Amino acid sequence: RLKWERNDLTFRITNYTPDLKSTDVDRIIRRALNVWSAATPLTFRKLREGIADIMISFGSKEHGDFNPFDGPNGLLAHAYPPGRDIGGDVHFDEDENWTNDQSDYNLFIVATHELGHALGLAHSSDPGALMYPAYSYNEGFPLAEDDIDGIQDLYG
Ligand SMILES: CC(C)C[C@H](C(=O)NO)C(=O)N[C@@H](CC(N)=O)C(=O)NCc1cccc(N)c1
Ligand SMILES: [Zn+2]
Repeated sequence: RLKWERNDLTFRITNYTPDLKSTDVDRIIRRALNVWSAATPLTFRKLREGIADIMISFGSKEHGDFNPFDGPNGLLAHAYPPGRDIGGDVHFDEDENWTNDQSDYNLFIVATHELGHALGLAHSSDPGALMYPAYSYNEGFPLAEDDIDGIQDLYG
């Protein structure tokens, strides 16, 4: 099973979407990381330069990894499972409208989902799970029992 072999991970936001204030993006990413650090022994330290374990970026269409995005809707984002180099990296499709509310698409919900992948979680068949393949907005705490069981299997 692909998982991080150390708990003190680093992340870096290498570019920002114009859809939101960069301070909002920072706050949203920190909140998404906190969801997972609350359920694991993992900690996340922000780097402003250099190579972090989890490199977070926004891009559209072909963005350098040969898994091109597809314009508005459809693919929203993707993330690579734990590992060196591209492992753990999270890419958001800049052709989406990234929001801080219930309108499509809420960056906090997508970021928390993608970070689940970056920590080693696959998709869930539980429609109530955050790791279910299809996006759905919900207020309140993003993790369902299935998500917590999954992350505890890896890092509990
Ligand atoms: C095969 C994967 C690369 C698909 C891709 C994904 O799951 N990324 O994690 C993706 O963007 N899936 C869309 C599927 C869709 N358009 O409904 C999605 O919303 N995934 C992100 C997401 C965000 C938040 C919650 C959930 N459940 C799913
Ligand atoms: Zn996914």
